Amino acid sequence: MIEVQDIHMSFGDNKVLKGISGTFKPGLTNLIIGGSGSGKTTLLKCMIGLHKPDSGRVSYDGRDFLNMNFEERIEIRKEIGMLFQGSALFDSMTVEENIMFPLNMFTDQSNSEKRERANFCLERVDLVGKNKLYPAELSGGMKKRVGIARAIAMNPKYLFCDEPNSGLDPRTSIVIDELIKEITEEYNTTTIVVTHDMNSVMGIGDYIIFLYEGKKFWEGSNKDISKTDIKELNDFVFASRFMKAAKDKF
Ligand SMILES: Nc1ncnc2c1ncn2[C@@H]1O[C@H](COP(=O)(O)OP(=O)(O)OP(=O)(O)O)[C@@H](O)[C@H]1O
Repeated sequence: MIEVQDIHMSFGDNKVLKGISGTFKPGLTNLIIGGSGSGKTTLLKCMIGLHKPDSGRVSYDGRDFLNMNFEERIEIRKEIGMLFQGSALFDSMTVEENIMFPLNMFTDQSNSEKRERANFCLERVDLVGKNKLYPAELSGGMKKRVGIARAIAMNPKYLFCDEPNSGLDPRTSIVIDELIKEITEEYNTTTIVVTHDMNSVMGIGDYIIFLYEGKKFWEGSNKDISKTDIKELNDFVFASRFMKAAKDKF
């Protein structure tokens, strides 16, 4: 479980996060949603230590992340899998080398153990036999799957996904979403997904926090979201005329 409490963060005079709190539970796909510039990525970066918030608390299963020393943070980092926007694979490395990268960094496993783990992860994301391909030889959806395989290589307790659907067609997006949800349930990971993809919200949003102008404006599940009357949330989620009409039929 990851808890954030009263997170404040500014860039100069720009107050980006104004007291965000939330509890992200294991086995659930937890979504952070909101319009462009609402502070989603900034919150995610505060949670994984890429930004230092001005105040507030982030805890990983009760462990106070922001007040840890360097070594303690490394231990938490080993428990975190990260799927970056755009996949962020190393172009000069093969698929297998990309997946083995965190194992090389954080473990002293033998080459055959690392290869075995890479094969296991590749199988999990349905890419058996693609070990020796380079990222340039993969489609966007395959790159994301390799990104997921790398993110789960260390068997993480916590999985962060930053806009996992960016650049994918709607069908491939759903496949990636389903994979994230399956892995979350299978390994009981605490999964946090930053997204503004409507299909993700409705498809995998077990717990959702909606950020608006730096505040948590709403929280709930995908089932609750269709019933809400909050204008700001409706304008965001059901932005198109088609979605508005669909909502009325729910
Ligand atoms: N490193 C930075 N330095 C200065 N300002 C920043 C920095 N990172 C983000 N901001 C500002 O913080 C605000 C929120 O940005 P953030 O990237 O968190 O939004 P977002 O909700 O993730 O947006 P998007 O959906 O477009 O990615 C914006 O006004 C942005 O300009």
